[in-house]
Amino acid sequence: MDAAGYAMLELQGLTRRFGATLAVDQVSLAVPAGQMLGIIGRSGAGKSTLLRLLNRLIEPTSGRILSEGREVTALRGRALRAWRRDCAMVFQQFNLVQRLDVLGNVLIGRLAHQHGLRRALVLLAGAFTAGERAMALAALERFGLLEVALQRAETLSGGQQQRVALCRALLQQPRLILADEPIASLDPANARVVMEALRQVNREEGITVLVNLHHLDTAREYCDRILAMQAGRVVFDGAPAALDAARVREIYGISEEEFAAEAAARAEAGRAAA
Ligand SMILES: Nc1ncnc2c1ncn2[C@@H]1O[C@H](COP(=O)(O)OP(=O)(O)OP(=O)(O)O)[C@@H](O)[C@H]1O
Repeated sequence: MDAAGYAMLELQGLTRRFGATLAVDQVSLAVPAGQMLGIIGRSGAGKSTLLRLLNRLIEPTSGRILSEGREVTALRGRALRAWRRDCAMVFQQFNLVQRLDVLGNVLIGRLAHQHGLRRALVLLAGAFTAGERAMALAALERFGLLEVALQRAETLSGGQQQRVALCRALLQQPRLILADEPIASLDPANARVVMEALRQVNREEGITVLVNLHHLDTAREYCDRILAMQAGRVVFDGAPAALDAARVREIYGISEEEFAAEAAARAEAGRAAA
């Protein structure tokens, strides 16, 4: 909560229906600024839909989202653009421009701050300022990517590409990072590097992070709090240590090993698709 008692995010009865499917069902919770919140669940639980509702990529069927007391679900026009700039997204498949160099990909994060003629100029002529370039280079250096700054994104490993995507997110100067299965396409070593980078950003900049994860172990290791979803509903919301093997079985009706095996199979499918 901030000094006025407001949460960074407050969800009130947030619901999204797709036809007969309740993808997100009456979700109510508050997220304090600076928290690293892991969201877990089996396939189809509603994790992606929840993140997409938060940055208004999709609209709720009912319910509200507030940020520091302001109703996000009511924002329009310039205020909505500003909110989207506050929420940087990180995706499973990195979403880099493969033929563009790494530096160019990171600078794309600055476009969220350009409007009108200036944005057109930047888009057409790549007319970023020296300050913006310095910012991008500093972000790349921070995550060990300076030496690949001028390489095309397509020449990088998955783990490097996801760190580039994180640098791009940082150039947006967000207050919130919404990461949708950011490590699902990575091998365990790269997954670790990316999770460390996310946590570093969370701890050092105080950026609130909401991260969808398949692996319980990862959520336990890196997150301050875990939300478990099942059929659109939040079925557990608490400290990582409280989500023990018995609780997992109670929630999902499968053992923690079966949950991990399912997660591993999805990770394998994610890598094959990458
Ligand atoms: N655009 C859409 N149109 C129709 N149904 C959708 C749409 N997006 C999501 N759904 C449905 O909503 C439910 C929740 O999907 P969502 O992608 O949010 O789950 P998830 O927990 O992120 O799953 P996964 O881990 O497999 O990505 C699923 O039943 C899905 O089929």
